Amino acid sequence: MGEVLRLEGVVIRRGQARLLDGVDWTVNEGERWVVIGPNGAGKTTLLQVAATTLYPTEGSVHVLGEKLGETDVFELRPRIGFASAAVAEKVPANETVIDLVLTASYAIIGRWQEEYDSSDVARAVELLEALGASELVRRRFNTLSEGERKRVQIARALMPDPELLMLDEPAAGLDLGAREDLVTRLSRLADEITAPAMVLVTHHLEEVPPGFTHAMLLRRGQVVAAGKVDEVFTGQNLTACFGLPLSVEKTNGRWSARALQA
Ligand SMILES: Nc1ncnc2c1ncn2[C@@H]1O[C@H](COP(=O)(O)OP(=O)(O)OP(=O)(O)O)[C@@H](O)[C@H]1O
Repeated sequence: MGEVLRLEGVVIRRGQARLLDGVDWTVNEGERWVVIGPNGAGKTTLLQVAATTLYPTEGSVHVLGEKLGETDVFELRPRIGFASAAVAEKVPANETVIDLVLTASYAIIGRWQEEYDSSDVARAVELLEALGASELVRRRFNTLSEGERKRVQIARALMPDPELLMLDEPAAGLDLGAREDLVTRLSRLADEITAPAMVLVTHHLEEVPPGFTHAMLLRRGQVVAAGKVDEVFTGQNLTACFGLPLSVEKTNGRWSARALQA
């Protein structure tokens, strides 16, 4: 299976702080990863490195076969789908949903004078439909609810038919129904053989879609555990990651964690 992402000894230093501290990580084609860790563990920093928007202070990063620092990242970025709150914040006030999805073909935000043909538009509409957002096509992005925004952002991330799809906290801010809907859609996507390699960041085991194959636990910039999801999601590993005694359960493919009573 081809390698999609490889980090070796990656350190990100800001002043005295080490946001990432010696991270080794390999993601292969067909794998669906979830990255979990407490606030400030370095999850978003890790995704920024993988999305080629942050360069390591030390160590090496290979993305889709190219080494960061030795390649043109502007050619690489359209091959990577990325949805995050930081991307959503950059959306211009009047941007329509259809334009927000279309502009992903050029890895830009904010439609200007680019040309799109009817097959681009058809693909954008198809992706919005697949995410249950077809009725939003003509709406302005900044008028959408949080749940609607998340679905539109995933459609945008999928638009360039990426080889790597990264989702930073896609379920944050969603109500229970919207979260369950999103988990189901992501689980379906994970099951598609043609879907890209996926990396999803979350704070909650309850948000891990069935079908995700691998997990990384991150604490203070360091990897606590990484590998097959069933081997990584143990009470012992989660306890070490979050720094409090936790028990872990799996029921019908869904995970949950809770604090152990003293
Ligand atoms: N420029 C900077 N200088 C110093 N520290 C920074 C800088 N940028 C980020 N940090 C710190 O790096 C740490 C990791 O941040 P990051 O956003 O990657 O964590 P996270 O795991 O995504 O957190 P959260 O779950 O709260 O979103 C945080 O403690 C943050 O305060």
